[in-house]
Amino acid sequence: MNAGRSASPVVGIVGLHGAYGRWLRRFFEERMGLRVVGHDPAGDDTLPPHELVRRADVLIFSAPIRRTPELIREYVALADGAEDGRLWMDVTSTKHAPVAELLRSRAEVVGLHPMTAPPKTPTLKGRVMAVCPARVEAWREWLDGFLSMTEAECVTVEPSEHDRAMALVQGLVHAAHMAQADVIRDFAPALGGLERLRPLRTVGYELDLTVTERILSGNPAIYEDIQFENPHVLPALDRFAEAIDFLRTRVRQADDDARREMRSRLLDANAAFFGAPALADGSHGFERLGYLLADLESPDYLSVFLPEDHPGSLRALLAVFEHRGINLASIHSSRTPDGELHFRIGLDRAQVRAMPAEEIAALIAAIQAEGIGRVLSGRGLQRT
Ligand SMILES: NC(=O)c1ccc[n+]([C@@H]2O[C@H](COP(=O)([O-])OP(=O)(O)OC[C@H]3O[C@@H](n4cnc5c(N)ncnc54)[C@H](O)[C@@H]3O)[C@@H](O)[C@H]2O)c1
Ligand SMILES: O=C(O)C(=O)C[C@]1(C(=O)O)C=C[C@@H](O)C=C1
Repeated sequence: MNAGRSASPVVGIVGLHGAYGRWLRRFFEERMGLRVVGHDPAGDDTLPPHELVRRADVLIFSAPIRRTPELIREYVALADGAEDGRLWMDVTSTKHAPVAELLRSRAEVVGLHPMTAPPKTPTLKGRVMAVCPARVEAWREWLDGFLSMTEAECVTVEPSEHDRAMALVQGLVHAAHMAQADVIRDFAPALGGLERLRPLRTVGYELDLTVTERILSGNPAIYEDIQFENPHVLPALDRFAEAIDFLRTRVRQADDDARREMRSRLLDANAAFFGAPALADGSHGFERLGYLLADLESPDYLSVFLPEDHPGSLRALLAVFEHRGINLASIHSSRTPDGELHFRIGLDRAQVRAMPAEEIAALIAAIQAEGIGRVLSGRGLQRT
């Protein structure tokens, strides 16, 4: 079979019932209209591996990072050449080891790394995906179509270069936040816990805490394997520990020399490395995120889902506020925790406080009654 010419290949997923396996299944079935089969020891509705290898024109490995290289090796042995003409891919967070194993097969090979947890949205729009097209010929056109349908920002990269970059992008970032969590866990209780620290937050603390909480709420196996399975992470950790140690010894030394050395190495030299344009951009970005966090923190808002996704629907929504003489403090397009797109309309606090409950109820009713939108939530405003 020359499956490379098939416009509607059967897609096989190794790890069908995992977080990414489920997301991929939905994507291939619903967005691409393809038949999906798979294997996963966590489910009893899946094909045995030998049957999966026989049926799948496109086979994707979406299994635990630590297990994936040996798993691919098992599948290569199992397929025993039957994979010739097929496309084998993986979505592992490391790329060198899985792609090297995939290349032992006779299949065409593409390594992928969607740089996000499986999103609640049906595509990877707004997210980066690393792509390692290690051996692609007949499947090129299908691959291009698939990648474009993911709507991801695809970045082509060599597997080793990817892993070296991920030691900084993931290994170092995760390590720094896990270590921060460890220190906070030790020191915060004496200060009354996280709840007592929160009112004293800076934008930097809030941003860091958001990253830390995301990591700690994720799949622990992923964060463990990213540290242990990427050989480029350990040198980055050594260097990180050395930088912290440098700072610690200077702070302990506490004289003018120590201050000079700290400033020279950790601030001046690093600022020169990043360069003035990057620092100006980053600093502005920090301020914008600060304003965004402040808007999101404000209790006087309405979140409105606009079912009519067409030009003018936002204007119709805003007209409801305008007709009632209600000032808007902010407006953001955002997503609910379930991933539903909505507009979050921030309102002037003093005006809201002065509004009788009936007026607020009438405002919400007007938005819903005219079929403009569905009010999802509104802290502060929903006193009715
Ligand atoms: N979750 C993320 O944030 C994320 C982001 C990008 C890439 N990835 C990559 O996606 C892959 C899967 O991650 P996940 O988050 O879905 O993990 P997961 O633990 O939710 O899913 C892994 C699945 O693999 C199954 N599995 C285990 N051994 C298997 C075997 N021998 N054969 C078939 N299936 C087997 C497990 O039962 C499980 O259902 C990983 O390689 C990970 O690096 C994950
Ligand atoms: O939680 C998210 O959305 C993530 O970005 C998860 C994250 C990460 O934190 O680096 C974790 C593992 C994947 O390889 C990609 C991204």
